[in-house]
Order: sequence, then structure tokens, then C-alpha cells
Amino acid sequence: MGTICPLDVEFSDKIAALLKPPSPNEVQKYFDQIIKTRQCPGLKMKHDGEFGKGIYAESEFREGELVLKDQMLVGAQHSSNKVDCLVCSYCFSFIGSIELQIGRKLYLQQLGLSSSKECDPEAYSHISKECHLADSSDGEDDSSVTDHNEGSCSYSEPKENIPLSKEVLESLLNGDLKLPYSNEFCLPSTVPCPGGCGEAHYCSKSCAEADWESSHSLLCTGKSSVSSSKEALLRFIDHANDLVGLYFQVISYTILRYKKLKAAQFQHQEQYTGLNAIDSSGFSLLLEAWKPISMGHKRRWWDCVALPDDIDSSDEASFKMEIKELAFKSLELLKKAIFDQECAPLFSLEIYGHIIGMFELNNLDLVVASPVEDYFLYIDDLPDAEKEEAERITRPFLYALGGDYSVCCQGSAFFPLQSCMNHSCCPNAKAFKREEDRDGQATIIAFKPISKGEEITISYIDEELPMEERQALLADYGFRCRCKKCREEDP
Ligand SMILES: C[S@@+](CC[C@H](N)C(=O)[O-])C[C@H]1O[C@@H](n2cnc3c(N)ncnc32)[C@H](O)[C@@H]1O
Repeated sequence: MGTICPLDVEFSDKIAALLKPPSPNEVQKYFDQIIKTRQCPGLKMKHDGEFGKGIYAESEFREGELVLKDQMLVGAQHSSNKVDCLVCSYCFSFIGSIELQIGRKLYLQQLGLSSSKECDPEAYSHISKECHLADSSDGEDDSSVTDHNEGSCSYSEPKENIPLSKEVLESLLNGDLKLPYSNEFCLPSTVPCPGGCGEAHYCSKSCAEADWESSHSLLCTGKSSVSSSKEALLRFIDHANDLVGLYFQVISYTILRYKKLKAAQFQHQEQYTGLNAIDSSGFSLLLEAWKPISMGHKRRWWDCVALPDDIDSSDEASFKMEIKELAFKSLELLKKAIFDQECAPLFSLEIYGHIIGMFELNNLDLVVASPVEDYFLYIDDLPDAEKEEAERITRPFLYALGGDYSVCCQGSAFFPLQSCMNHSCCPNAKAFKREEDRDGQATIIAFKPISKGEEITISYIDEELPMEERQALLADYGFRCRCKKCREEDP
């Protein structure tokens, strides 16, 4: 592989230290703490020699019982989904009002901005394995628990969307037009980005502040941007796809954590010694800031990326080389935007490759249900007289939205605990998104009774596929499955 990044040479020892797997003790302590904060005492993370980390049951779970709700460490709405849903950039709750959600979407569509596909309930929960990640759905989920289809609206919709006038859309956007019963679906008011970028919006001041502190202050292109070059930042954002955007978040998150740790250390030293000298290298602080990311299972992106079907296996080496060159280019753009000398090893190609590889191996879909869908279902369920009256006003909007009225917020996220779950083709748990669980968290439900001490496994792929197809898909995760089902089919 020809591409060489000078930072990889200069900081090779520090990069090796960042990528060194944490000690079993550290890992245990970290996940014990996460399990405690997630309030899921029925679980334990254990390290076995064969598959690395795994999640085990500390108590029995009944079929259908909630095993885990995991909070994301980093996550982002798919860029193609931003036309459809206005959500809080930190917690992904829908914001504004039903009128604003509908008006904004129709307005942006009329401007010619494309929107994402309608939510596919069968594609909610799977581990993403796409290198481009525009939409990571492959529809492998089991719909027996996910009964989302039952709730579809009974209007007979026209195939083509019927556009509404500019004046009507404006009255939706500026709040002059109130739709019937929309006050039954109150959404939090929109809080703008404190940096003034106009790109990020929040459901509350606390979400705005938390996002600013955790990553957005480095990514913001507004007047309070801390980036050394706003133009470079805009160029990078323009270039970044969803996967690169997640890498960007990880880097910002780590740099900001590092700065916070450094400030705390500085204060502590002043307090106890009267000196304000600081650890000159600061590398131990960078290692500490990086800790949550160090816990994720990683391989280099170009080593684990799946070869697309249209590329011949004889071209694998040049395909991987191309990916590496692509990574190098986006890294150069990123460095111009937010390079930080004290955190220089984070800007190496090796770290870039491992972070994107971590997303390749661990990603889970982020799904938040749309209140617009619930709104139209509510109107549909009204008693006949009220329904007829309401529909006289709402029908044109439903027709304008067409089949797209039910798009939910979709994105990709890294969930620390869920990402420790190993695969089985006969899993005992599933990463379902039931109606009530489409709230941006990773929800793992027992698929069959699980006894105390048993490992909790999920399927990374469609386990109904024939054995060889399953193994081919799992090869992208770097292993050949030897679960009970695979051993029975291939003794
Ligand atoms: C999402 S991680 C699961 C947690 C992982 N064991 C760890 O240590 O972080 C996925 C990786 O775990 C390993 N793995 C998961 N299920 C496996 C299985 N059934 N057999 C062998 N390795 C497995 C593979 O290395 C895979 O790339």
C-alpha cells in the first residue's frame, strides 16, 4: 500500500499505544461501570480467549423481555434523512411542531432536495456493513416482534405527490396555519446552535450545551466556531459522507475530552502546589480521553471493508489502495480544518483507518419514530364525523407527502455495550426496534428464554440465509461462524 502519512511515521509509538488493546482489568472496570449506569444488572461483560469480549446473562430473561437499552457514544443522522426529519442534533428527538415538520419537508422537496426512503420497519436493526453508508439497511430483521406495518394510514394515497402552493407551505413554516389536533402532538421548540451555524438544532438548551461540549464546538461553522479555518471546515463537511462524518465526531469528541482533562489537571496542580506547570507531553491525558473509543473492537478500514459485488477479487488490492488514498485525502482536508498539535496522533492514517473500521464492525442503525406518522394515524382513527372534518384540511398535506409521510429519523451510531455482543446464527436476542423503542437507543430483546450464565448473542446478518451465504457475509467481520446451527449444517 503506497500512501504514507508523515504523522504515522512521526508518531508511530504513540499511535501504537493508542491502538494497543486495553488490559483485561481496564476493560472489565470500564464495562462494569457502563452496566451500572445503564441500570441493567442482569448483564455482565466477560472476556473469553476465543472471541474477545462478550455479554453474558447474570439473571434469567423471558422471551420478549428487554435485555438492554444502550445509549450511543457517537451517532449522526444520515445526511439524506435531514430533508425528511428535523431532529435534535444531540438526542435526535423531533423538534418544532407537526406543521414545521410537514412544511419544511415539502418546502425542501420542492427545492429539489432529495429525501431518504420511507422507513422500512424490517431494516431497523442490524449491524451496518456498508462502506459508503448512505443507507445501511439490508432488511434482515424479523418482523414478528416489530408490528410497525399494522399502523399504516388507511388513506388511499395517490402515487405521485401533489404539490402545494408556496403560500400554503409558508403559512405552515411560519406558524400561521394550524392543523387540526396538532396540539395533541406537541414537540419541543427548536433551540438554535449556540455557535450560530444554522445546521445544528436542539430540543433544549441542555442538549445544545452538551453537544457543544462533546463535539459540536469543533464542527460548528457559525460565528463562534473554534476552527482555525472556517473555509477548510466547510470544504471538509462538503466532502464527508456519513461514515467520515462519524470519524469527525470521534476526533472532536476525543480532542474536547482531552482539553477538559487538561484543564482539570491544570486546576488541580494550581490548587495543590501553587504551580501551573503541566505534564509537558500530555500524552497520558490523550490516552485517557481516548479510552471510550479504545474499548471498541477495531480493524483497519481497508483491511475489513467488504469487496463490492461489481469488483473482481483479482482487483482487491487496488480497491483497498483506492480506499486508503480516499482516506488520506479526507484526512488532509480535516487537518486543514481542525488540526491540533497536542492531539496530532489522532490525525494519522492509522487512527483514521481504525476508527472507520470500528464503525464498519460495530455500527447499529439509529431509528427514531416520526410524530408526523403518529399524527396522521391519529386523524385516521378519529370518530367518523371528526375525521371527515379534519381530513378536509389534512388530506392535501398527506397527498403532498405521498408515501413519504411516515419517514422516521435514521442514522448510524456506536453503542458501547451492544457492540460487545457476539454473533450467532441461532441468536437468543435481537436488536429490535419495537414501536415504543424507536427512540434513538439500541434496544436488545430476548428472542428466546435466556438462562443465567448464558452468553447473549445477536445475529449480524440474516440468519435465515443459506449457510454459505451467511459465512460469506460474516467473512466481512473477520470470522467463520461455528455456532450450533453452522456446526449442524456443516459438521
Ligand atoms: C461487534 S464485535 C463483538 C465484540 C467483540 N468480541 C469484542 O471483543 O469487542 C464483532 C467482532 O467480534 C468477533 N466475533 C463476534 N462473533 C463471533 C463469532 N460467532 N465467532 C468468532 N468471532 C466472533 C469478531 O472478531 C467480530 O469482528
